Amino acid sequence: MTPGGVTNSGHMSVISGSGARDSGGTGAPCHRAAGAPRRDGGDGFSRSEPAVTADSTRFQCFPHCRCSRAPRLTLLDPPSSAMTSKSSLLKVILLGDGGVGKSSLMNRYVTNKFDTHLFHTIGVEFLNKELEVDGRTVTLQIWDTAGQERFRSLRTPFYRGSDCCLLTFSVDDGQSFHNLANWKKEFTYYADVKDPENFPFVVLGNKLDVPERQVSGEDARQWCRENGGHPYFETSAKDATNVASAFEEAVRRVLALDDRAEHLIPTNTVDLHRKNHSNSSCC
Ligand SMILES: Nc1nc2c(ncn2[C@@H]2O[C@H](COP(=O)(O)OP(=O)(O)OP(=O)(O)O)[C@@H](O)[C@H]2O)c(=O)[nH]1
Repeated sequence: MTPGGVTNSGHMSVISGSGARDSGGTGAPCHRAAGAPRRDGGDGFSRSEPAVTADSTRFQCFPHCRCSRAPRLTLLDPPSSAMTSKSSLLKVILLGDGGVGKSSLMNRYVTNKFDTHLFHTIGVEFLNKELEVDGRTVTLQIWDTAGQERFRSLRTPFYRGSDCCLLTFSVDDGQSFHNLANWKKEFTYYADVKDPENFPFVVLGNKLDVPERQVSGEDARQWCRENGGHPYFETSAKDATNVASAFEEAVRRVLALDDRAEHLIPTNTVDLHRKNHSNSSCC
C-alpha cells in the first residue's frame, strides 16, 4: 500500500475496446499493426464508427472488413471475483490534443509500458484496472480518446457516463495548454454534464521529462485555480512520474462526491441464487 492508502491489486484486467490507430496514411491496407514510426497528415478515413482492437497488439481495421479481426469486443483476461462481485466501476476519460501523451499515460498506468512510436488513436479505446483506494476496491475503466480534430465525431459519442475527465496537455506544447478550455467545453457539452462546476476534472501536464518547456507549472496551476479549482499533476508517461498519483486522485475525486451513489455502479446487480421472501401475492 502506498502512503496515500492506495493499493493496486496484482491482478490486472484488460479489456480492449473500440480502438484503432492511425499511421496517417491513406488507402492503407487493413490490419496495419502499430509499432511503425508515427507520421502525421493524410486524412482519408471515412469510417463512421471506430474499429475494435483484437488483442493486445493494436490493429487498424476498416468497419466494413469481414476478416477475423473485424470489430468485436475481446475480453483478454477474465474478470477477477473482486471485479464481478465487490468492486465499483468508474469511467475516467482522457482528453487533450493529439500527441500530448494520452495513450501513453493509459498504457503506463495499466501495463507499466511506454512506447516511443505510437500511432494516433482513432475514436477511442479503453483499458480496465482494478485498484484499491482508501480501503475501497474500484475498477477504473480508462477511456483514451483521439485528440486530432478530424476524429472528433468518433470520440464525442463516448463522453457520456464519464465519472471523471482528465484534461491533458503537454508541457512542451503551449498550444495544447491553450486548448484545455476547448476540451473542457467539448466534454461538458457532449457528456451532457448537468453540474459542470462540481464535475471532477483533473488536469495533467505531461512530458515532464522533456527539458524544453513551453508551459510553466505556475501558469498551469493558475489556469486550474481560475477554471474551477481543478487538481493539477505534472506527469511523464515516459519515466512514470506522477502517473499513478494522477489516476488515484481522479478516483478520490469521484468517491468524494456527495452524490457518489449516482456515480458508482455496483457490478453484482443480479444474484441468481437469492430466494425471494416477499409476502406479496399476486392479484
Ligand atoms: N518524452 C516523452 N514523450 C512522450 C510522453 N508521453 C508520450 N510521449 C510520446 O509522444 C507521442 C504521442 O503520444 P501518444 O500517447 O500517442 O499521444 P496521444 O495524446 O494519445 O495522441 P492521439 O492519439 O493523437 O490523441 C509518442 O511518440 C509518445 O512516445 C512523455 O511523458 N515523455
